Amino acid sequence: MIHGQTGGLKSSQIKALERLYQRRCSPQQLLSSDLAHSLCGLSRELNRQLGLIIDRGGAVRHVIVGDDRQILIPDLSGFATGRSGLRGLRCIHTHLRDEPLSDDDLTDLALLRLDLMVAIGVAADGAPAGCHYAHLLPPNPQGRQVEQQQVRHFFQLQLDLRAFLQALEDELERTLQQSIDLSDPRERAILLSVGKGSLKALEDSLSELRELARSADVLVLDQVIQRPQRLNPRFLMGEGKLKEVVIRALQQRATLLIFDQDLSPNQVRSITALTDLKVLDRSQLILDIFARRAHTLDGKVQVELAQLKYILPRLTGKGTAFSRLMGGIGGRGPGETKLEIDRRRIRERIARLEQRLQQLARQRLQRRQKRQRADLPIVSIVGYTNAGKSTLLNALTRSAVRAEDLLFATLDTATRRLRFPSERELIVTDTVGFIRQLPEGLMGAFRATLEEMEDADLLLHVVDLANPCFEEQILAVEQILAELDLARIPRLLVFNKIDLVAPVEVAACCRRYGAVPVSACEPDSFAPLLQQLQQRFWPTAAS
Ligand SMILES: Nc1nc2c(ncn2[C@@H]2O[C@H](COP(=O)(O)OP(=O)(O)OP(=O)(O)O)[C@@H](O)[C@H]2O)c(=O)[nH]1
Ligand SMILES: [Mg+2]
Repeated sequence: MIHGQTGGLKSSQIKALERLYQRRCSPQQLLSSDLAHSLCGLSRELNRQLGLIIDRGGAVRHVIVGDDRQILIPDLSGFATGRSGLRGLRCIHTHLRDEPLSDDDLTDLALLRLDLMVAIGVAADGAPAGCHYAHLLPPNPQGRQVEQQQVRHFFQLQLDLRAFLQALEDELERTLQQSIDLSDPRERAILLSVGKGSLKALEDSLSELRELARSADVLVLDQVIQRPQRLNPRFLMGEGKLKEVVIRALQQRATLLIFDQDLSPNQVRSITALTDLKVLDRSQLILDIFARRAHTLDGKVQVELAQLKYILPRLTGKGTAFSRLMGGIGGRGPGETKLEIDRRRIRERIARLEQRLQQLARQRLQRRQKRQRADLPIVSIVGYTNAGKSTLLNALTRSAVRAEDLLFATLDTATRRLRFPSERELIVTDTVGFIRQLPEGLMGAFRATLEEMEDADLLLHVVDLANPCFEEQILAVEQILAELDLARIPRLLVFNKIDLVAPVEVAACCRRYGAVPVSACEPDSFAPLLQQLQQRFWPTAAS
């Protein structure tokens, strides 16, 4: 098959182009002189650029017809990149005016990780003229991506291609090993934030994204912030800037781009059309973490449901963006019919999961009714993720709920009893943490957690006072509580991690917010909190 604009060509010309597929070069040769002659002759005859994609064995894999200024290289994602990051394919094309490589040529070289990008000039009589070629460079302090060479005449070119590529690959691998450990199985990500907010707001949100990435076991290589005048609806950021980022990401051997902003289905499509890198947005990253952490059946069903609902409108023919989250679903490159089947399968699965959830909800209701009959006051610990909720629950009730320096360490609710003197008891529940820009539908998906909160007589809103953004976090939690219609439940603000904050500051903050200070790591600090709880639930009893 000939790629590109074959309209207007005679069938004899198409046949001549098709015959190019049968030509071979030796692995040492950039291009045999025979083939160079045929290619340039045909190009002059058609007055169009012609291109060949040739593999390391010297076989022609694609023949491309362009116009008089450019060719469009077809999708090469079927050819995997090797250890060095090169694709094992070179692009050789004609330039009718013997012009040097264009910016687009160099961008294609880098975006597609080609072995070489070569332009052969075509003389007026159709003979090969000059030759320009470029190859990629390993990461370097100057930030240069490519190296260009030229010879006055194609036939002067003396290049042992096999030795040249071997040396290039060795060099790429060697420099790479100095900066990253290729045996590390973790995904390597570049974080991107594109927005019109203040730089500080973008940076704060991005550092949270970094924590989210760490919690998802992703290695972060680099981050990019862009504050454009106008947001590009197609790529979110400018197309040129995005290409630049992708090229740098490929040079650093990233496997993943993570956007701090949520991408529309169309944006996911355009961005994944530009690169084979996996593309995730903030919501997907959070969903991914949730998927790793859900342990109970309830949690698993709810996360899968939220994931499928997020993915359904975003499925593209290419599917690469979702392979990480969805495993088999939406695999690479299905045709339109396959895609329809996948969509139908997903819809069916969503229906089945929703039924399952209803069953689970009934079972939960029975459990809750049993507990309510015990008639003990219920206190729910809520708060921003990583605030120390689980640590506090553990310390208060001397239990062992998983607490970790990870975002969303807790997904499943845990319920414990807290005993006070004179046989008084409270039920304390730990809940999933909140976060800014919570993915749409995800909170709703955590109905189990929500129901626990609805039953609560008191919400302990735990705040990480040591976090520089604690005030924004308080606001975010309050906003989510209001959205969930939980603002009606009495709340007690608890400022945690005071061991990390200067005492005068703690005192001032507690006064300003009417909060109770604790350090979940130091049970000695619990007296004021316990006293408040006692007063609230058993006001008449002496403490
Ligand atoms: N220094 C200090 N660290 C604390 C304190 N409380 C909790 N931490 C640490 O903060 C991190 C998060 O604690 P968790 O209890 O897992 O927080 P969480 O609110 O349950 O977090 P998620 O379940 O992920 O939403 C852990 O590394 C704790 O050891 C504290 O009072 N002081
Ligand atoms: Mg927790």
